[in-house]
Amino acid sequence: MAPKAAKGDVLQQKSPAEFFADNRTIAGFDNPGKCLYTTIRELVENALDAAESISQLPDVDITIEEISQARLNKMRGVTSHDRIDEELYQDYETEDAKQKRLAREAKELEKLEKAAAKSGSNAAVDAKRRELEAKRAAQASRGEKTFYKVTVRDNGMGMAHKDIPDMLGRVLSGTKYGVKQTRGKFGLGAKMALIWSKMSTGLPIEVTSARRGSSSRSYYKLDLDIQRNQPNVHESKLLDNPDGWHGAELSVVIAGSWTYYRAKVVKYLQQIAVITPYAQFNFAYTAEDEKNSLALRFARRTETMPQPPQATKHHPSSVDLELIKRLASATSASSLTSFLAKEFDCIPRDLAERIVAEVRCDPSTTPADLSPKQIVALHDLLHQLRFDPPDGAHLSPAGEYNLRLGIMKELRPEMVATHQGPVGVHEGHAFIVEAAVSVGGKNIKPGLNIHRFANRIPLLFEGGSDVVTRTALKRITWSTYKINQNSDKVGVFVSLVSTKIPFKGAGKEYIADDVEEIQAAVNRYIPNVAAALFAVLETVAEQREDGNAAKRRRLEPDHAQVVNGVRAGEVTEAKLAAKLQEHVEQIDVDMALEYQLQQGITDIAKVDAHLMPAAARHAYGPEQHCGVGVIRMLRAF
Ligand SMILES: Nc1ncnc2c1ncn2[C@@H]1O[C@H](COP(=O)(O)OP(=O)(O)OP(=O)(O)O)[C@@H](O)[C@H]1O
Repeated sequence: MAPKAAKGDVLQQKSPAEFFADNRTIAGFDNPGKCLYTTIRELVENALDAAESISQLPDVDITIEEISQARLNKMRGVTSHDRIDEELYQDYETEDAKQKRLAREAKELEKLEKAAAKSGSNAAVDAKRRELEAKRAAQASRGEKTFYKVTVRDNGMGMAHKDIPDMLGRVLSGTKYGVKQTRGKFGLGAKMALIWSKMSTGLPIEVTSARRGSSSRSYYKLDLDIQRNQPNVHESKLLDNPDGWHGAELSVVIAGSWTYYRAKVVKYLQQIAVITPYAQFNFAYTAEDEKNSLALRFARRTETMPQPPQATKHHPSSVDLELIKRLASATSASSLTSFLAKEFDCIPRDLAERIVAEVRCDPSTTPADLSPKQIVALHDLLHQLRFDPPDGAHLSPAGEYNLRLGIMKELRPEMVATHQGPVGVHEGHAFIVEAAVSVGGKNIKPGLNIHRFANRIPLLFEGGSDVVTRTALKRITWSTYKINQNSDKVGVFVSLVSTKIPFKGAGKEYIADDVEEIQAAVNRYIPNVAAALFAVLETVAEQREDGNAAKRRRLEPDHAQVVNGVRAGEVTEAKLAAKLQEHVEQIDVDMALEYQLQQGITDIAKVDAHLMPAAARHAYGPEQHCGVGVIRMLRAF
């Protein structure tokens, strides 16, 4: 007998929009600060995709306007009232509690100042001061939240008038689902920004857009019916387009936290400027209090754009049963042979004929008429056959020139070496890895700074950079390179482009390190980075031989030994590769741990584990690292 449904166990269904509204974290919309950051990211990446798709040098204007609760209420037509009963409010504090808090804060600050005097770095003190200032401001504004109007304007391809509601008001709709290297992939980002604006302010998105050569601009004000996953248009009109502008401008009003995410937003912009030096970014943050406003300009430094990525066909080794079924029912090919030759990569006509003979089908079979059994047989066969790998010609890496230029422009290092690896393949998808190593520069912390990019999106996630710095400072035997880990500034830049990047989650924050593909990618970029680093060292060695006094002085005494090592053949590319591999694997484990901590370990399934001490005496060491995770030992008594 089937078990009885428990009381209240009612079968329910969710729309995709409802699912993502309930699980915002999956898409990088965790807390208000992160939501602000991800909203900017999603809109900027759409702007770049839109400009690059028409080979237009991107001009992206990003403005964030602070909006007080009172102003937001006015916009929403809600009346703001004075408080009647103070004690009801969250920010109510007795005089006694206030004095205690102030004393505690002063003590914390004093402790940090003492530590700063010893280490010579004021970063932690500054961060604490900012935090306290933000708390004070929140207190002064009597718990009132701040909201932000985020507007991103580009000069891209624009959107067709009739498509705008579906593109921006229906979750999982977009134009980037093909086999093509794009920053966007899921058909989700802009809609998540809209869902968050609905959830936090209730205000709709405003869109203005025009396609190239269009005499009119489309204007829409719309929101998203979360339950039905469909657009809800408030207003739509066609405006004149006298100056022939093309592109899109999207505006959302959301809750957020600039104070806590300001550094992340700036870092993101700087990194996106590194990987897209052919784009121009104007960023303006307008605060209610003028002195907190910020304007940044990341100027274009080259007009050389990478070739735009081309859509490619599915590689036969990467297709699954459902995909073959879908392709067979949608193809315009009338026979099985031409279907194989037309719809798949790396299947020329003569090979298609041999495949049809091997699968024992009539070559003239109409693809749509293939029986389920024939599709299974074809699928199994495709996975057994040997095909040429995809050639990667459809990919669009930044290019060594652009990568070098971006790094030079943003970080002004003393030296840069770049390297582009050969085309690799995973699951039938081509990928290319480019790497660069820089030494010295401005705005770069001492030690090893790793920057990763996937499809030209910077991969930043919370605390990652701090972990990298910490790991670089504490765990690497830099003496192998004879690089001074306290004063030398080493940047490692790795950019991976592919038609399929195995992102963990729809927020595109990091590539899972438990996925085989990333292991392959990591192992592939290490030789590239090592080659680039080795090239830097060789240049240094040559400069010394040239007797270039100015440059030589800079290198003495820290680098002398490593340069001599390079010349004597003791520091080799292979040794560098081995060291980097060890380091990167360590960082991957740390990043995964850090990510989980950021996500809140309480959110995931958790069980207590009790370890039996091996002997009566035992030490509680720091973190224990192994290939699958990290265990932090805590004394429970
Ligand atoms: N600035 C823009 N210019 C032109 N088209 C745009 C712009 N922004 C969004 N679009 C269109 O709207 C679609 C949906 O965008 P959305 O951000 O929701 O998803 P996506 O970019 O396709 O994928 P992802 O969720 O991975 O970012 C895009 O595929 C694109 O066709």
